[in-house]
Amino acid sequence: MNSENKVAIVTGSAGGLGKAIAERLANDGFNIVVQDINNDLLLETEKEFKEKGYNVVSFKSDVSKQKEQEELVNFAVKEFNQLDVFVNNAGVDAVTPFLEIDENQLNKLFNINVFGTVYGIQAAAKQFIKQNTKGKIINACSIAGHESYEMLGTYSATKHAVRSYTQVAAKELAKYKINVNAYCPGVAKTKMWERIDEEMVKYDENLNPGDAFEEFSSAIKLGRYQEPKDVANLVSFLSSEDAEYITGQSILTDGGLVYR
Ligand SMILES: NC(=O)C1=CN([C@@H]2O[C@H](COP(=O)(O)OP(=O)(O)OC[C@H]3O[C@@H](n4cnc5c(N)ncnc54)[C@H](O)[C@@H]3O)[C@@H](O)[C@H]2O)C=CC1
Ligand SMILES: CC(=O)C(C)=O
Repeated sequence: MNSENKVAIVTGSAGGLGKAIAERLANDGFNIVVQDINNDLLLETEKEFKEKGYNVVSFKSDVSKQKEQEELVNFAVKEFNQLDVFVNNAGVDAVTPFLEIDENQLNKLFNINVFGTVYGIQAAAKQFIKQNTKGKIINACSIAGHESYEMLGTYSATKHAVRSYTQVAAKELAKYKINVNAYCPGVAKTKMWERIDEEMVKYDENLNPGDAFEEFSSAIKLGRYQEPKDVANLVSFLSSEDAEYITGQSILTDGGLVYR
């Protein structure tokens, strides 16, 4: 394995936090595989990254399919010969009162946020074991993985599950020198928060567009909402040798919102 040419996969990286993470890891010197289910946006991002001089390839797939997570890892290895970091970033939200949670919502959120993460951990870990190298797996958790939010019941439950799988995978994979951690962002203005705000406003006649986002953000002690680069900074650290002695942790990066 070539330690000069480390390789990272970032799922859900056509936009939002995933894109910022992929860009940061590219600047850290990684060869990058950007992955997403949204092919148009994915190709745009790949083009933009290539123009910036990053060593990047793209792979369109659905993280909720076990076979496609395996194919993603195989693709990365075919392109770049090895894998060093796998970031399970892709995720989806849903906003409803508890009494309106239905089968579709449960299936969609658990399939993508939880099953997708499990399949990603498995595919990456099997490759690290085959390579006989150390490896880093980094999962997208959330403040909602530490605290359960009204109207975000299913989403919060999926992120609690991600935290649990992060712990158990870290315990079981430690013998292979595989670190498994998670990042827990707070309130970042991506497409996800645009959707959450839009939905919350629909359910509360006292809210105007932007109010739900402002209400969540106003509790942030450092006095500003999160930028994608804040999240990318943490993932960069967790991907580095400096994080070698950290495993099983779901680390909050939220400007001072949830204290654990
Ligand atoms: N934005 C925020 O404030 C926070 C976000 N997070 C988590 O961070 C991660 C990224 O969030 P954002 O960038 O804000 O979301 P986003 O909605 O802006 O971007 C998510 C990306 O994942 C892709 N995606 C969705 N389903 C997929 C699937 N089945 N397979 C592959 N790709 C798929 C989307 O096409 C999109 O490009 C998510 O896991 C989210 O739950 C956690 C805490 C706060
Ligand atoms: C989007 C998210 O993760 C929240 C509201 O915690």
